[in-house]
Amino acid sequence: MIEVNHLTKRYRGGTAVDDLTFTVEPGRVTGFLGPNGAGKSTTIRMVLGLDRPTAGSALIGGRQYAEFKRPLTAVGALLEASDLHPGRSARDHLLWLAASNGLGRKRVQEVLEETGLSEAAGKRVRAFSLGMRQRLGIAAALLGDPGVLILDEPVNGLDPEGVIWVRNLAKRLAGEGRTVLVSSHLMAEMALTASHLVVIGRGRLLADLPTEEFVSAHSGANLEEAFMRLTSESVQYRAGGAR
Ligand SMILES: Nc1ncnc2c1ncn2[C@@H]1O[C@H](COP(=O)(O)OP(=O)(O)OP(=O)(O)O)[C@@H](O)[C@H]1O
Repeated sequence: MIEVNHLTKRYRGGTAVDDLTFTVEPGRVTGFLGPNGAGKSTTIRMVLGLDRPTAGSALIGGRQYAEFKRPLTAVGALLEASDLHPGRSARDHLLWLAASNGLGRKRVQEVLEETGLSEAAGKRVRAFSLGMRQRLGIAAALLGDPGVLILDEPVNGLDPEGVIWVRNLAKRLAGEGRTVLVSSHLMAEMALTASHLVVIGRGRLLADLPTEEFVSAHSGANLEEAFMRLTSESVQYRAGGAR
């Protein structure tokens, strides 16, 4: 479970995350939605201990990320700007991660197969397409067989087959009882992937509801439009505020 409690991040130029409270439950895919700049990545970075909150807290299974001795076995994350060494092969990247978390070589082979990268494993990451990099990021997230997975914009750069692959993977992982948080700015994709939605705009919580409720409230209407309406209202509201 991920618990975000009154989480706030202020920068000199404004507020990226504004008193955000929500819980991500295990056993289902939760879509984390918001337009560009809504604060999704900043929230995720704070959950992963990569950014320090100005106020509030973000806990994984009741603990702060930094408290985990072998973090990959607790939480797997794909971040938008994945930190990949361009001169290293995909296999070496994963072997290095595995070694630093006390995991064996066998697991590296398994995640390479699971993400369809076995054949490309010896290639340098420099030669990888964006879609292959996303797959490698997902392989890294899966490496420690964690109970919690956080995927930030995982379908970026993927072809239609890849998009469906991510969708099914997220559902399968949730079906195994894991906590799965998937961020996206694409409402229609999330409607197909997530059974629960957390929607934010300008760092604030706009909705926290089952996907079915959002969809039925807008049945017949274009989901993207309904999402745009929900989030653009927040932009107007905040435009007059103290941002
Ligand atoms: N290091 C920083 N310094 C100042 N402002 C920042 C910093 N990081 C993020 N921001 C600002 O915080 C806001 C939220 O950004 P964030 O990247 O979290 O949004 P997002 O929802 O992930 O959007 P995207 O889909 O574009 O990544 C933006 O206005 C951004 O400019």
